[in-house]
Amino acid sequence: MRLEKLLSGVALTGRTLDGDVELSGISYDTRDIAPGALFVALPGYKTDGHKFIREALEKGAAAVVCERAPEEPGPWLTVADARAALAALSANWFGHPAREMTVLGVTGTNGKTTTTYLLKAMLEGVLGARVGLIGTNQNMIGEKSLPAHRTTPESYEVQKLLREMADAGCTHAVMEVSSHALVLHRVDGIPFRTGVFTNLTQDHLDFHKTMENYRAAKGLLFRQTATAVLNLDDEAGRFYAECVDCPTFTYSENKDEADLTAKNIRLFPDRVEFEAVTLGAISRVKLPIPGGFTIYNALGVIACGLTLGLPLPDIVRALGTARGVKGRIEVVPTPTDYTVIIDYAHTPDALENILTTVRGFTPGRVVCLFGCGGDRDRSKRPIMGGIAADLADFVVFTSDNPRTEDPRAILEDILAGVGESGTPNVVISDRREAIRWALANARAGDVLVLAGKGHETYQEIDGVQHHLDEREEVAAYFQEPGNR
Ligand SMILES: CC(=O)N[C@H]1[C@@H](OP(=O)(O)OP(=O)(O)OC[C@H]2O[C@@H](n3ccc(=O)[nH]c3=O)[C@H](O)[C@@H]2O)O[C@H](CO)[C@@H](O)[C@@H]1O[C@H](C)C(=O)N[C@@H](C)C(=O)N[C@H](CCC(=O)O)C(=O)O
Ligand SMILES: Nc1ncnc2c1ncn2[C@@H]1O[C@H](COP(=O)(O)OP(=O)(O)OP(=O)(O)O)[C@@H](O)[C@H]1O
Ligand SMILES: N[C@H](CCC[C@H](N)C(=O)O)C(=O)O
Ligand SMILES: [Mg+2]
Repeated sequence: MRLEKLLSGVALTGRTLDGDVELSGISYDTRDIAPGALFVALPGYKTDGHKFIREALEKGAAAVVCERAPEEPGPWLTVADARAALAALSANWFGHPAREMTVLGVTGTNGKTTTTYLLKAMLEGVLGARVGLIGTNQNMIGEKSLPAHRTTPESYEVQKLLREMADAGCTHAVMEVSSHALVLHRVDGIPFRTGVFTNLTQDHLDFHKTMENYRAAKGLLFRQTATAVLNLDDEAGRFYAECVDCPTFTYSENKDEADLTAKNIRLFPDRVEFEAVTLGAISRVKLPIPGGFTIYNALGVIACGLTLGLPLPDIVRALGTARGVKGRIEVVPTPTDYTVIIDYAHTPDALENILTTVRGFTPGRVVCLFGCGGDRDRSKRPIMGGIAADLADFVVFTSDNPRTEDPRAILEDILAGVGESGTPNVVISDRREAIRWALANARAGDVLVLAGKGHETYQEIDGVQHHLDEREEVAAYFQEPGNR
């Protein structure tokens, strides 16, 4: 593509590159750059893309977009914000694929992945539509699955995925929009038909520093949505309802002023049931996923469907056959008299929700096995320690993804929140060993919750990903003679 075409709509603050030039692509990482590409230097948290400009040129970059041009002469194009520029350039490169589809965005601390899967199931069920998906577990082009490395990829990858979806005949795309993505301009320029807000509770304070900043970050989504679907039972949802510029559609379990409410809620070990009540319509919902929080995810999905003009009875019928999501309250098959559940709870609110939900159908003890991720919000660790000790009958404290931190130091942070609860517990840093210990010591009627890693099939230690799939660990344990 010609440079001038690629720069359409990108506000330059300066340029030393005169004239047009043909570009072979765009790259924001010199470890993966082709000759003839436009290199975009991003300011970073670990290093700074500006330090790699020379390397980019050595590898054949034809031009460089940056916030500060090097002093020597070169093919420089300067911009005020390189990440915003990368998003605009990428949308130009891929021909604005979002304009060819109905794009739905989901933000909130918990429930994004679950909500996007349910939205996809709803759109497929009601409209027979081909639906793309971008999120934590995987990216999907209709039925085709592509690996995901983050919840919301960098803008270049987002635009690339959207292009693949549009070309494959997807009429709709649903995507998780993380707070990091909103602050770092990963979804800039995408016209979301509807944005869904699930909830806001503590997480990611390492990045956002305060809850106010975190709330503001998530609120950025509604600057680019035609309609905002908001949870009125959440304080931040009420905050957005007061200040967003676009039309809103609200949901609540019981606030009559909401546009959608849930009546006669019934919770079962394998499903939830309730009546969805909206202006002029009421339908009984049966969703085969358990958990009090599932009511909220269902309400967000139904509300979103209603903003698209889908009939309530059709939405409800589609949700009746929806399946659960890998690693989200997933029951692992075991040949024994206790139950093992894998769940992605890695925030205080999610841990509280999953343990409370499980308590509702556990005849024996609720046993919680969990740890906290390294290089992430440290302040949530003692809170999660306290929640586990308060809500479980037995806790196995272990590691999640230590990343570059010392697992023992993370465990110390967690244990600092346990206080004097007296809840029996054991500390086993090695997660594989901890799982085996928990399986060996579980009793009839217990429910063992393996929390935090959900769908993940690896454990990241010292920057290296080691294979660890909790389903395989459980299966391997029961294959050993005598372990039944
Ligand atoms: C905090 C954060 O989001 N960081 C993202 C950010 O990294 P950074 O700014 O630190 O980048 P950096 O390492 O300093 O490098 C700066 C620039 O130099 C480039 N570079 C670097 C080295 C080199 O040799 N050559 C080179 O060109 C890099 O590609 C980058 O463009 O920009 C990078 C490029 O896009 C991302 O990979 C990186 O995500 C890291 C891996 C990450 O862990 N992000 C997590 C926290 C995240 O985004 N999580 C959210 C929320 C999860 C959820 O709640 O679901 C998510 O959406 O996944
Ligand atoms: N609506 C909800 N409210 C509170 N907790 C929830 C809700 N939905 C799911 N959870 C809990 O949060 C965990 C993560 O759910 P899910 O993966 O859907 O959220 P997410 O927002 O995509 O998370 P991430 O930010 O890590 O991608 C689940 O395993 C469950 O324990
Ligand atoms: N999207 C979340 C995932 C956390 C998963 C958990 N297993 C951990 O490593 O803390 C994050 O980046 O904070
Ligand atoms: Mg997710």
